[in-house]
Amino acid sequence: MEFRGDANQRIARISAHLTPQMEAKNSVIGRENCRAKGGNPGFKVAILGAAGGIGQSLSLLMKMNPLVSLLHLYDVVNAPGVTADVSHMDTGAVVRGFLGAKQLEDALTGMDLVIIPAGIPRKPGMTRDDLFKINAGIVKTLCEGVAKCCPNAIVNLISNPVNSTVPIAAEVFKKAGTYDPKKLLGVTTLDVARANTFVAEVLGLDPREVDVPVVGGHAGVTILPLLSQVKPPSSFTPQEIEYLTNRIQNGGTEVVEAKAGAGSATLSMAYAAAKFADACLRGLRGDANVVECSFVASQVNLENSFTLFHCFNGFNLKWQLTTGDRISFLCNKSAPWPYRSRGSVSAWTLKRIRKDWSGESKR
Ligand SMILES: NC(=O)C1=CN([C@@H]2O[C@H](COP(=O)(O)OP(=O)(O)OC[C@H]3O[C@@H](n4cnc5c(N)ncnc54)[C@H](O)[C@@H]3O)[C@@H](O)[C@H]2O)C=CC1
Ligand SMILES: O=C([O-])CC(=O)C(=O)O
Repeated sequence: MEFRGDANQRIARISAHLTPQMEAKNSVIGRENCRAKGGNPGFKVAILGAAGGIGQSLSLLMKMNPLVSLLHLYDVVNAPGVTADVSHMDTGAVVRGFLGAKQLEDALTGMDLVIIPAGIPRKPGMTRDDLFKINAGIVKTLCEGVAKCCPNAIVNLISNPVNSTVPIAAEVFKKAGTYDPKKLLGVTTLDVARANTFVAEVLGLDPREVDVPVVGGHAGVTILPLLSQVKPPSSFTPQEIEYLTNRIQNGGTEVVEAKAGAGSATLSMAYAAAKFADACLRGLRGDANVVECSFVASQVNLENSFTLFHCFNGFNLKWQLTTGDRISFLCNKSAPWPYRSRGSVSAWTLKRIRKDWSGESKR
């Protein structure tokens, strides 16, 4: 009889991921307990929007990440199906599914990292800003859940328009009293992946040997590839700079048009999001020299502007701009002058920006 009880318990545990409701009662598995559940010690990661084009591939890739012990997959549709599917992969992470708003809190409780690809994608002819109305509301609700259930989690925000959804998330966290600008990261890694790929093509190199910092935001001219800082050190003709800058800035539109109404980048985005999430987990683990570009709040007093240029290094922000880099944005017209300029960065502008970022100047 005892044996049958054990067996029943084991069967219930193994099949728990198929019925998210069951899991909701006991959704948080401590890192130390994960091994007993069949997984490795590691980090707890939630994907919100896990059943979408990005979400599904990202779920697959995060299930393969050895730093993940527990993977929570949340969506308003089809979360059980994706969860059942991904859970059959013989990798260490334990997978649990959560369906619909009632299970959002269970999906989020105890998470170390929350990745958000929830929201509608573009169709040809649309700008990312056209997604604002719907996606802003989705991001707001999800971030309210994060503030309540895992206020210390790192948030990787993918939903477009990133230049606006990140400030919205910041406001939600400020209101809840949980805002930490170092933990709210707009995912711009796809711009970096594209930059590495296109620059490698021009240089005739393997993309894996190329490193192009891309700072700024994630839309059109706010995407700012720093071609002066390419590794290995490289020089480009003015025509190459023009071609590369345009191709990198319009990479998203290139995919939207090629997909002809069937959505935007999903596979390359899932790859980029998984790469960025892995960097975050390595940063959380305490690894040194983890450097990725992302869209984050400025650490300087720029009034209303949500200013960019930052990379993170073990969650310490640092800038990477040098004289001669093209600068061509900004998102907020009320930003002080150097941050609104177009063209090349002059030595004067650079000095001013450095001063701001080092905190020597208030403005
Ligand atoms: N940051 C970046 O570089 C990129 C961002 N994106 C953006 O990522 C977003 C998702 O794109 P796709 O996966 O292609 O779209 P999709 O439509 O295939 O998937 C979106 C998923 O979000 C889910 N969802 C909707 N409302 C939700 C809610 N309240 N809570 C949880 N889940 C919800 C949907 O059910 C769906 O499964 C879009 O906004 C797109 O513009 C896309 C590519 C690159
Ligand atoms: O362009 C889009 O709508 C999706 C996106 O952000 C990208 O592919 O960079």
